[in-house]
Amino acid sequence: MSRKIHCLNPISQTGLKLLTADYELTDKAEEAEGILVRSASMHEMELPAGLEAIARAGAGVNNIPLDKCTEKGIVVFNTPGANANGVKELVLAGMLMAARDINGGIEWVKENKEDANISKDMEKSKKKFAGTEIKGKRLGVIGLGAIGVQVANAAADLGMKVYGYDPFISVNGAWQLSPFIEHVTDLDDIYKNCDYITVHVPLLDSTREMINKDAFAKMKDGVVILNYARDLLVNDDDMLEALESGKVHRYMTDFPNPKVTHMPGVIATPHLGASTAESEDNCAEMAVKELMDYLETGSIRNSVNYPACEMPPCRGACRLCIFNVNKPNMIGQFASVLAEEGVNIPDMQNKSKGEVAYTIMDADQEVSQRVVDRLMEIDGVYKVRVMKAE
Ligand SMILES: NC(=O)C1=CN([C@@H]2O[C@H](COP(=O)(O)OP(=O)(O)OC[C@H]3O[C@@H](n4cnc5c(N)ncnc54)[C@H](O)[C@@H]3O)[C@@H](O)[C@H]2O)C=CC1
Ligand SMILES: O=C(O)CCC(=O)C(=O)O
Repeated sequence: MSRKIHCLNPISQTGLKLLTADYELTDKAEEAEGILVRSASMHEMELPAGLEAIARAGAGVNNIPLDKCTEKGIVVFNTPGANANGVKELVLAGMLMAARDINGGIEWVKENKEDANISKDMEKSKKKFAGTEIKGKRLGVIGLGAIGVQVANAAADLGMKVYGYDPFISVNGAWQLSPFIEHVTDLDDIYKNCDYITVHVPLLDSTREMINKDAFAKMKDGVVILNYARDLLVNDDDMLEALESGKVHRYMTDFPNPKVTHMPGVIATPHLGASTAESEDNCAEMAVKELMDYLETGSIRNSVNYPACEMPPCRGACRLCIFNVNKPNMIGQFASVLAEEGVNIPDMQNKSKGEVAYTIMDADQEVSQRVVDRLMEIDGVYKVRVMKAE
C-alpha cells in the first residue's frame, strides 16, 4: 500500500520527483501520512488521524501548531539554510533600494515616458532620487543563523561595517561568520551605532515585537529597518510613529499588512524572500528527503519538535518508535514491558530534546497490539509507531 502525501502549498517538482513508487500524492488531507507545506497556516486545520510527519519546505515554522504536533507524536521538519541565499539576495536589494530612491526614480521615468526631452529633463529631476552609498555604513544583523550570517558576510564584502548579535549562535554559524563581523553581546550596541538594522530571527514569544518604541528610542535618527523575517517581529504602531517622526528613514519589509501598506517610507515585497527557483528546489528536495527517511526508517533529521535520531536499517522483525515526555525511567519501563512480553531488543537508540524524547527499538519478533497498548499506558508516552521490517 502506498504512502499518501498531501501538499498544502505548491511544492517544486524537483522535490516531488524524489518520491518513489511507494508514494502517492493525494488531494485529501485527511488521508495523508505526510504533509508538505510552505507558508500555509495549519493552526486551524484538523490534523489527520494517520498523520506521521509534516515537512516545512522552508525555515519558519510559526504556521504550524508545534505543541499539538508534539503531543500527537507528529514529527515536524524544516529545511535549515535551504533558502538562505534567496533571502540574502533580497535583503541586499532592500538595502540598495533604501539607500537611494530607486523606486521613485523608476516611477518618474514611467510618468515621463511621453516626454520627448526626457534625456535632458531627467538631469534636472534626478536629484530628488539621490541618496548615499552603503559602503562604509554600519549594518546591524540581529540573528546570525543561516540567513543572518550570509547577509553579514555579503555586506562586509560590500564594504559595510557589520555588527552581529545572536546570543544563541550555533557552532556552525560561528564558523561561517567572517572575521570582519563585530560580534556584539548587547543589542543596544546595534541600536546605538547602526545606519541599517536587519532582523533574521524566528518569530517566538521572546522575539515578538522586539522592534518597538523602546528599541527605536535607542536608534540613530534616519535608521533603515529591514524585516525579511516575519511581520510580528515589529510593532506596527510604533513603526508608524518612527516613520512619521523621521527616526526611521525607510522600512523595508517582505511582510506587508493593511497597516504597513499605508505607512510612509515603506517599501514592501509580497513575501518573496524564498521565491527563487533555486530556493524552492533546495527546500523541496530537503523536505521530501527528510519526510521519506522518517516514514521509511523512523530516523529524524532537522526536526524542530523532536530530537535528531539516526538508526541503521532494522535489525529485527519490526521497529518501535516511541514518542514521550523526557523524564527518568522511561526506557526502563519500555524495556520491562518488552521483556515481560518475551520480546528481545537487538538494537535501540534514544535521544532527547528539551521536554521530549524519542526512542527507536528494534524488536526480534512482530509485536502484538497488546504490547503497543501497554507501552501507551506508560505515563508520558505520546505515541507508539510500529514499522514492519522491509
Ligand atoms: N522572507 C522569507 O521568505 C523568509 C523568511 N525567513 C524567516 O527568517 C527567519 C530566520 O531564518 P534562518 O536564518 O534560516 O533561521 P535560523 O534558525 O538558521 O537562524 C535564526 C537565528 O536567530 C537566532 N535567534 C533566536 N532568537 C534570537 C534573539 N532573541 N536575538 C538574536 N538572535 C536570535 C538563533 O540563535 C538563530 O541563529 C526564519 O525563522 C523565518 O521567519 C526564512 C526564510 C525565508
Ligand atoms: O516558503 C515560502 O514561500 C516562504 C519561506 C519562508 O518564509 C521561510 O522559509 O520561513
